[in-house]
Amino acid sequence: MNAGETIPVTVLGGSLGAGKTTLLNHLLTHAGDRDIAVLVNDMGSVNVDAELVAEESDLAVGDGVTELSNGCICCELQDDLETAVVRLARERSFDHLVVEASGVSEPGPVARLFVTSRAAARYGVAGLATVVDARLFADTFGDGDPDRTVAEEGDGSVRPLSDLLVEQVESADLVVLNKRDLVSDAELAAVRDAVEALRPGATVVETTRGDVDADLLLSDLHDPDAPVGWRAALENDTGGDESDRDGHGDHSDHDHGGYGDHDHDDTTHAEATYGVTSFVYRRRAPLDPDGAAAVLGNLPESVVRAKGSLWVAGAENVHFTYSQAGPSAYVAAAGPWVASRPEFEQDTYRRNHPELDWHDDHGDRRTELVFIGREIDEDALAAALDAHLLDPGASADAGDFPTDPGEEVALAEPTRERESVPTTGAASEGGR
Ligand SMILES: Nc1nc2c(ncn2[C@@H]2O[C@H](COP(=O)(O)OP(=O)(O)OP(=O)(O)O)[C@@H](O)[C@H]2O)c(=O)[nH]1
Repeated sequence: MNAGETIPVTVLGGSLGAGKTTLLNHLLTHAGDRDIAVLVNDMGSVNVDAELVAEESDLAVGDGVTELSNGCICCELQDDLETAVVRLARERSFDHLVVEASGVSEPGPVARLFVTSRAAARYGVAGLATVVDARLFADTFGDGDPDRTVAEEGDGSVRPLSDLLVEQVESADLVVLNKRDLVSDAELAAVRDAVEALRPGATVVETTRGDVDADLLLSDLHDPDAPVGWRAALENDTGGDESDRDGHGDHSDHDHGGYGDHDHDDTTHAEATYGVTSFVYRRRAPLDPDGAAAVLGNLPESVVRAKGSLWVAGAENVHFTYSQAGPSAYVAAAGPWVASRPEFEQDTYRRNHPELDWHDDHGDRRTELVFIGREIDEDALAAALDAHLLDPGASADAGDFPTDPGEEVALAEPTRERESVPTTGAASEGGR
């Protein structure tokens, strides 16, 4: 794989909310002796993923976890990515770099950076792993309308998000079919067939909550010349015509094999290409638990993905995290707020985390939610949440909210047929 002293890199891609951060956290807790550096890219201005990774691992943002926020590393943040990874290799020694791309990134261009830029001297690509939300994939390519994917259709200049889903699979060396628990055996088999048709020869594993085998994920899986199913079919059909399948530019440059030829120009980004935007709702007051559950369990369809922290009345010592992806929405108790810990612990924590946004009265208690989607009515959503704000210390019954650290409660869940208990870690090696 890597000639000389290069550090192996695994690029982790996948759609918004597919389970990339969950998988990364699983990996970091099952990494054994490996020293893994991670770089987390989030398209919102608040890097929720980097915080969650840092919180769940021994790594700290700025130390083991590097964050690149407010954009996508496959286009507008490419230079930042290059600078960050070159600096990382200079400042620290580690065994492996895992790059978690934002949910709207195309993994090919991210991997190509490690081959063509200054980073190539220090790194070698070990693999492109794409996390697929099996539920979303089944809905999109099953009986659903692929263009609809997760939000309304684009307006001509905007590509359907399903294109991105396909591209993420097409460039993968390893496809992780996640959310196994949310699909039936028949749905899973259909998803697997579709994935194998899109990317023959890729390794495919099925997981629940990203419980992938660390050895497999970090192994040398990369094959830049692996066939892309649709392209092979097209070539067989037309004698090698590489015409554009969708009129949106060629993603199939043979010279670069699996890296794909990125058709974004400097001004293109998630918004221009897919119509995806994000906004942050931030308040220093607790939410009424029932009201918060009602709004956050029933977000408008324009929201593709939402995540962040919740300050909830009636449970003011608990730092809740919230996560919505498509039809699923969960609240989890992450543990106590720093502000509700003993003073000496607060001091130590704050010294080690100078980036923590601290309020004189409320400490780190806050509601900070990132909403990602298409044409979200931001004012209406903010007003819906504002209507449930209470004064700090107001009494409320947060009985339905989880309290034990790590405990999670569903505010919304997809209806599904359950034929079997989840199978995890079942791997099938493709023909390479
Ligand atoms: N039911 C179910 N939920 C899952 C599974 N894996 C992850 N989730 C949930 O899906 C949501 C999204 O997971 P994340 O790991 O944050 O997804 P992500 O891909 O990092 O999200 P973005 O970075 O925003 O694109 C969270 O609420 C997770 O708890 C799974 O296997 N089954």
